[in-house]
Amino acid sequence: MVFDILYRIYYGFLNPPTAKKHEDVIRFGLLSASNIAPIALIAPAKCHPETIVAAVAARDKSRAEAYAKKHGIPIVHSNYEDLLNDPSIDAIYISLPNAHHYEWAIKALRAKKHVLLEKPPCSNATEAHSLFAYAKNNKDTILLEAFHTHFHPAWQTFMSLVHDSSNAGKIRSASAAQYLPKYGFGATDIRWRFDLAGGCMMDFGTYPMSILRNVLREEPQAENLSAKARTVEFASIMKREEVDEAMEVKFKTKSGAIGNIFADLRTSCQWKFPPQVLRGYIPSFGLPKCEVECLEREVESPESRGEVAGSIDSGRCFVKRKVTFWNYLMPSIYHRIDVEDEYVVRGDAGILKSWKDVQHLNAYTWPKGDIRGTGIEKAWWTSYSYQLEEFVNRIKRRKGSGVWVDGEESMKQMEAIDLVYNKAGMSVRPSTGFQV
Ligand SMILES: NC(=O)C1=CN([C@@H]2O[C@H](COP(=O)(O)OP(=O)(O)OC[C@H]3O[C@@H](n4cnc5c(N)ncnc54)[C@H](OP(=O)(O)O)[C@@H]3O)[C@@H](O)[C@H]2O)C=CC1
Ligand SMILES: O=C1OC[C@@H](O)[C@H](O)[C@H]1O
Repeated sequence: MVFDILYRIYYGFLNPPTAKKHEDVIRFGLLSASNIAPIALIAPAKCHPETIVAAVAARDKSRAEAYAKKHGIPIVHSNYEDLLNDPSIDAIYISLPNAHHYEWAIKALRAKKHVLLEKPPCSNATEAHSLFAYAKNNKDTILLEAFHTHFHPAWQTFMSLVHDSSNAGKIRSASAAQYLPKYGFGATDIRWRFDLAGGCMMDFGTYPMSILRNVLREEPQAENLSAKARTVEFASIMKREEVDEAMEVKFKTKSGAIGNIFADLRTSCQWKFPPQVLRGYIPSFGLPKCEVECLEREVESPESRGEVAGSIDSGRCFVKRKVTFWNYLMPSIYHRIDVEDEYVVRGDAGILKSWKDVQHLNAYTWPKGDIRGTGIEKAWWTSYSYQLEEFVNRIKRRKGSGVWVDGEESMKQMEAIDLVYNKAGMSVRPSTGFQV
């Protein structure tokens, strides 16, 4: 297992092989020399036959030059506008601070470029509605909020286990939690800047929120949602009372399902043994985990189907499913999907028999022969690679796997984030004032 993990990290993130490029390759330009671009686009584009990262622009040209040299990017522009005006570029990857997403996505679309836009798409829902309405009217260009996790086969497998299986009853509850260790992001990081639309819920918290909204297939309602933030402790941060480093959200959907979200960008040790005074200083980590519990549903007994030895002459069989997805965030490194089916056979006299089936599954690629696969994907492909593949498919007007994050989804997601800030007693991130 350790070897497999290292193998997938090496090829997926560190040193993917360079693919032989097609003639009609899509030429990407990077809007900013960000930290995330190497794993979210540069590596996936390198091993994809239909993409290259052809240009980069940064606020400071010398920084862009150094970045271009490091990552083998041939063209360097002096500023963001010049990149958008470069006719040799087809698509723009925007990994700016959140507060700049709206303005530069509109400008890139206006320049007739396809746009791969980092999450969250905007500072707030008002901007998101405006952006996706604008994009809808620009039929020749593709805009995608880069919610990479949804594109990985593991996520799709997980979703089918909770929705499409005959053993999956209506969802009773779902939770998603993720933790990054304290000290990962310094005091000057964009995540702690209210003016740049930072905060945990805008950043790390977007994942569990998106995951639960998609799992529950219902939107959280204001009247049934509570949110509690832990604000940043750096004394130097402006508007620190508005900047969350962790967020806990609890809600109930209209149909009665329970949702629990927890995201922590600065996790410290919770173990019992270090003295309490020290715990706050010790960084800690937890594997992202999504757990879904379904209500019991009646099924044909596996015994009557001949799948389990023994015979049940009378009685009705019920099953209660629980599915746990470990590491939905970076599934290509490692993930595991645990499926627990608790069966019970009830007769007139009560329980006749009960047992539990447990499976541990994974899905690093599409199953063999599955029409969602193209045959070029590899077990080390990251969620970013699967995302890029679908972005390319849309640009080329191909059907692809069918996985997509549409504008409606991105707007609903932004509405949910705004709602959380409202309920946590914090301000929704302000609009920049940029006019379409
Ligand atoms: N999909 C994913 O897995 C991840 C997504 N993200 C998202 O990507 C975006 C960027 O995150 P990350 O790469 O960590 O951030 P970085 O700070 O590394 O990059 C942000 C870039 O924005 C540019 N920039 C423009 N204006 C400003 C400003 N006023 N202050 C600071 N930087 C500015 C800088 O560009 P320049 O080079 O021009 O100086 C900088 O390189 C965020 O929206 C974040 O949510 C982040 C991490 C993971
Ligand atoms: O994947 C991620 O991990 C770290 C976060 O801060 C980042 O924005 C997110 O996308």
